[in-house]
Amino acid sequence: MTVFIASLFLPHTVNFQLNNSRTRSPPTISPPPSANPTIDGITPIPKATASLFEKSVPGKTPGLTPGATTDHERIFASNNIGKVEQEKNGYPFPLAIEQDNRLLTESEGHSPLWGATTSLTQPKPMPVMSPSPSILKHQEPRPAKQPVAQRPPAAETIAPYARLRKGSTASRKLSFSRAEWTIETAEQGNGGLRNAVRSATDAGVLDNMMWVGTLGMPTDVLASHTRRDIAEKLEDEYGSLTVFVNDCDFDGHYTHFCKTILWPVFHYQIPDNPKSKAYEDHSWIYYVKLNQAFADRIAKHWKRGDSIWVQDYHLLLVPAMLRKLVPDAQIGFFLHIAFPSSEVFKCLAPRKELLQGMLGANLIGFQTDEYCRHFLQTCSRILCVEATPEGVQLEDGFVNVGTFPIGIDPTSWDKRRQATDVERWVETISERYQGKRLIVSRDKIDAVRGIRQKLLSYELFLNTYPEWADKVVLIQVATSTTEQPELEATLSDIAMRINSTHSTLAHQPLVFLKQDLAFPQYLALITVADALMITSLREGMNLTSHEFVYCQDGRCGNKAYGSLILSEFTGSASVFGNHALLVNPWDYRQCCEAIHTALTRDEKTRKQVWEELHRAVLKNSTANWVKSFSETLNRVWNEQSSREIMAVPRLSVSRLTEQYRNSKQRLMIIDYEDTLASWGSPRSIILTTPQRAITTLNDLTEDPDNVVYVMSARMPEEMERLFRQVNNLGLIAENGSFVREPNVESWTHLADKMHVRTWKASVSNILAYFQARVEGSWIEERHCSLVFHHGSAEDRHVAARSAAECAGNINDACANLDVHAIPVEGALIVETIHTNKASAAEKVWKWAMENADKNENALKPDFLLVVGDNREDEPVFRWANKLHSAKAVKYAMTVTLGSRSTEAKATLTQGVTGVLSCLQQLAASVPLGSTPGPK
Ligand SMILES: O=P(O)(O)OC[C@H]1O[C@H](O[C@H]2O[C@H](CO)[C@@H](O)[C@H](O)[C@H]2O)[C@H](O)[C@@H](O)[C@@H]1O
Repeated sequence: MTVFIASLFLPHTVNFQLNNSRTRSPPTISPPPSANPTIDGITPIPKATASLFEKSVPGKTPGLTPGATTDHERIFASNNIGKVEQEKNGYPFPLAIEQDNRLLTESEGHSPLWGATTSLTQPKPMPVMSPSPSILKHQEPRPAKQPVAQRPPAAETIAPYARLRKGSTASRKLSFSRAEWTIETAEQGNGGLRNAVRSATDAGVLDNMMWVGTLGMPTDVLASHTRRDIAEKLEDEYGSLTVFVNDCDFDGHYTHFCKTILWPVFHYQIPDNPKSKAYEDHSWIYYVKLNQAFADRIAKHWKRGDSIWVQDYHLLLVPAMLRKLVPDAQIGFFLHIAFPSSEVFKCLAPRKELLQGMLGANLIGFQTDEYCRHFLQTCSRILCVEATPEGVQLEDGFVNVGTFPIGIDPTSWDKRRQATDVERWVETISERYQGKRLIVSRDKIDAVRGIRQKLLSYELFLNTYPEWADKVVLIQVATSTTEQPELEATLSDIAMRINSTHSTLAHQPLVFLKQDLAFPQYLALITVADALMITSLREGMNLTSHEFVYCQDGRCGNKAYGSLILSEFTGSASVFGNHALLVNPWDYRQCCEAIHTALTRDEKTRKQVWEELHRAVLKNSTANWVKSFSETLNRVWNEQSSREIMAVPRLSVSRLTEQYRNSKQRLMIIDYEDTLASWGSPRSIILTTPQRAITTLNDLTEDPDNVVYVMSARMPEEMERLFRQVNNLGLIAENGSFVREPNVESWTHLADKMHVRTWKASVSNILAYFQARVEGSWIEERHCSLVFHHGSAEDRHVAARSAAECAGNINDACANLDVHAIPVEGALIVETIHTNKASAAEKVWKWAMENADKNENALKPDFLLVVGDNREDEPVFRWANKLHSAKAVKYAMTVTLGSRSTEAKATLTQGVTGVLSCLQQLAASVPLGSTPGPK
């Protein structure tokens, strides 16, 4: 069995040796510097590095301020270029471990811009047109016959990179076809995911896995034989299936749809901002295309028994596309980033398509309970489907939803951080900042990371506590992966202001490195830090905080038990809770006080807090993530498959009749609406039950060996009226809130009256609010439930949307009242979660057992039949099947109508007529007074 792990970027990519290209610089700083580094031999900082120390003018590229390059920058800049070579050649490890370490990486990798890797020689993107709105099908068609003028593209419609590359495509094609190439570790991709998969593979938990992804570089320029050879090598030697899409599709998908629409919206960059691109959906078509390419590639390789794990927001449509291609596949989806509130999500133009895409999976995993709740609520509001805490009920099946917080792999970290290069960096940094308190951070320059908020809070801290100004240093590592000139300029201004106000000749309180660190430097930095400060405005998880906590155990000769200042808007906040110094990054005063607390806490407190944080890191390891995701996926897939329509055979009426005839005491529980009688309009109160149903029921109940119950959502008084012509009939009313035994006048209340009164008072107001806004809707008050009928509303669409929103409100606001709102065709039913048709069936069964125990002439049922047609009957099927498998009853048959996803054991295809014929055949099979054997 293979587990396919589909992620936009493969963990490997290609490096070309072009004869005429500027080949990669040789490993500039292979051995880490000695404990006393000198400036000699250190690679000059790339020009961009120092740009944040310049006085900048928004909209203009800032120029380099003379003298702005600092000692701090030099130290950290020194190992950046040639990072890959160093990681390959610089470790004093034997080969096997070396390979291990090459794949272990910072969990929050800072991928370079697509097609812009600096350490590898790869094709650069060719000039292509950025997607134009006219590609959308819903755009107005051009008037017929009008000739389409071939106009050159307007400058602003050309993708930004179009201006970067000149030169002939053919000659570039030729160079890349002739060039030698090697497979290298990719810079792009999700480091946390890679570490998780690698640790699971090492531990033998993921024996046979295969990555599916793109190379993370432009590929149009590659000859088809080169692509084929690369794909073959990756498949045979690296367990990776390569997905090739053309550069224009990739750019439209990633740079446009993912980065300018999905990423901001999922991180609450509210799309009503006039600069937002959330409404520009013309890159959607590329998103669809790339997702389809993934689905096609996987489907081609999938075999029965294989499992598919689709990763992250780049591939939201893949689950549903796969479901179409391979209906029986086991498909899991995991979202690494945050899932926003439904109010934000609903601004996305293709909101339905995105949700439906995800719902093709058997299991959808999120980092936190909050994202899970948001997703369920969004589905209920936008798709008008029933969402329960376990998942989403669709017409044709159930999709489970759950929380699986990802973490880090402590074992690999232990190995890696004990390497000599890390030790040397620990010494170097400790020595450089001796006597100072170090606060560190590493973020992408992206509005959602909250670097601006962090710098402003730090500035407030220095202003509020000037006594700390020459004792503390904030090292902010910030990498730029997309062009954000305005943000960069703002950060530059703040950084400049802080340092010009608070620096002395001997001390500079802020080090802003606009470049990434080599891995050993990063490890050393989080080892020696006194605090880590994360101020993301939203973030799926944030594994840097986990890595920091893990490295603060004092085992590498550093000061231990540093404090974690953590934005409450990260997934990690739910993992660490109050053991971290949780902050609202928008509350600068609170952040400022958190910095003060972090720096002034005594060692005992720091240690106590760290122990809790450390426990949380170990509990949320990558091993647990893989294990719980894979076990849950297996379980839910089995559960869901067992309910599959395909697996449900047609009812054999003759075999059922035989069992009926051979049994001595029978219990039959039959649904009313759409099972015994066709369902009328919601407004019409059906006053009479069709004569054929009455006759059939009477035929059955006439036999003293039969106990027959009819179940319905209707109220007791309605049920009495509907079945007054049937003798000896048991009744289950209001979906199990009331039961009346055959030949008994009074009803047994299964719902708690007090509880009903309380929740009705709260829910009525919400229902009234929505009912007042939906012309033609009405509210029915039943004894134990409330029903919002909107099927005959004037505007059916508005009504359905309002009902979904109403359901969301009730399910949120009244969750602690133990009620739920269930959308059904044309109505929304609100009822308690304590009773349902199955709890009523259980009561009926108990009575039968007690009766048999008390009365020596009575027998326990040896034949149980349940017939129903919809979701509300499923719990009764489940209950009856369980009794049968526990051997509590000799024979049990559960029957549903039509083809639907069900737990019933058999289906009847001819609707109400089929049910009545079957029941008539049963009754007729045993002439009255002819029951076999003695009682
Ligand atoms: O920038 P992208 O290529 O679009 O990828 C998105 C980000 O993916 C990774 O972060 C996400 O997953 C992490 C692990 O589950 C989680 O901790 C983080 O909060 C998520 O945003 C990657 O680490 C980032 O660099 C990417 O930007």
